[in-house]
Amino acid sequence: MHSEYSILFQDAEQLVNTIDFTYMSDALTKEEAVAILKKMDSTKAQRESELLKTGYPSYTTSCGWLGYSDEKITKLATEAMAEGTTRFKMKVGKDLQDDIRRAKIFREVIGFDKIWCVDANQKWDVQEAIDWMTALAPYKPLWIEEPTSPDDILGHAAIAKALNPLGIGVATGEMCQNRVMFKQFLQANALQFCQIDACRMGGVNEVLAVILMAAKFDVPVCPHAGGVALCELVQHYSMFDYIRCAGSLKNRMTEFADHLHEHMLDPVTINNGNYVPPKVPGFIVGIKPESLRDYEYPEGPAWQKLFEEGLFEKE
Ligand SMILES: C[C@H](O)[C@@H](O)CC(=O)C(=O)O
Repeated sequence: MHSEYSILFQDAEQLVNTIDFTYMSDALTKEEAVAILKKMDSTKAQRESELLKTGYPSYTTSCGWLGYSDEKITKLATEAMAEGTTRFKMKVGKDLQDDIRRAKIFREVIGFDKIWCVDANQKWDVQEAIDWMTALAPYKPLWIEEPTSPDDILGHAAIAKALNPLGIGVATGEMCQNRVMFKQFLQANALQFCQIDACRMGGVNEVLAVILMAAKFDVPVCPHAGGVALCELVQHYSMFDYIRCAGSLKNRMTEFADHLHEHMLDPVTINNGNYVPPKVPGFIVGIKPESLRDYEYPEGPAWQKLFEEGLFEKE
C-alpha cells in the first residue's frame, strides 16, 4: 500500500507544508499538526498492515432510503448483515410516525448491538430537530446527520447540547466547503462526527487540514459518500486518517452507498463490511469509456431508450 499512498507517507513537515493554515491557527497550528503526525509515525506501519488485512469500517446507507417499503428495508438490512455489515444509516425527516415505525423495523432486524444512525438532510429547525430526535432516542441512534441548515453552526451546537444526555451525537459536513467552517463546528462542539466530502471541499490540501483539526479535537472523521464516485475517492482519506492522524477506528466508519460502482474503472470493494484498500495507485476516479458513451446526453443509447420509453423528453 505504501507505494499507492506515497504522498500520504511523506514526512510530517513535508505533508504539513502542503496545507494552508491561514484562518486556522486559533484551532490548529502548523507545529501542532506536525506533532500529531509525528506522534503516529512510530506505529503507522502496524496500522497500514492492519488495513491491508481487515480493511476500513464502512456503514451502509443503501437499506434506509426514504420511500423504501418496510419489506424492502427488512430485506436489504438482512442481506447486508449476511454480508458482514454491522453499521447502518436510515433517512428520516418526512413523517415522525413513519420514522418511528421504520426505526423499530431496523432495530428488530439488526438488533441493538449494531451501529444505527439517522440522516435528516437539513430538514428541521433547531427545536424541531431536538423534539424529533428525542422521539427516536429509544432506538439508540449513534448520530443524527444534518439535522438543520448545514450553515447553522450554532444551531448544530444547540442540538448537540440538547441530545448529548440522550447519547445521540451530531454528524455533519457533506455540504461544508472549507476548513474555516469545519473549524467553527469543532470549536463550538457543534458536531461529534466530522463528515468531510471528497468533492465539496476545496481539494486534498483542504481535506487534510480538516482531518488534522478533527484529530486535535479528538472528533471521529466519518466521511460522506452518498453520491457518484464519492466512495471511490473518500476511502483514501479514511485510510490516511487512520494510519497517520487518528490512529483509532473507534466510532470511525466511511459511508458506503451501493449505487453506480459498475461504471467505475476501479470500483470500491467491500469485504465483510469493510473497505478493501485500493491497489490502483493515485487518488483518481475513472468512469468506464462505455459508460461515458452510453450515457452521453442526449445521443447516448441509454438516453435514447429513456426518450423512446417516454420517461424523458429530449430538450
Ligand atoms: C444522495 C445524496 O447525495 C444525499 O442524500 C446523500 C446523503 O445525504 C448521504 O448519503 O449522507
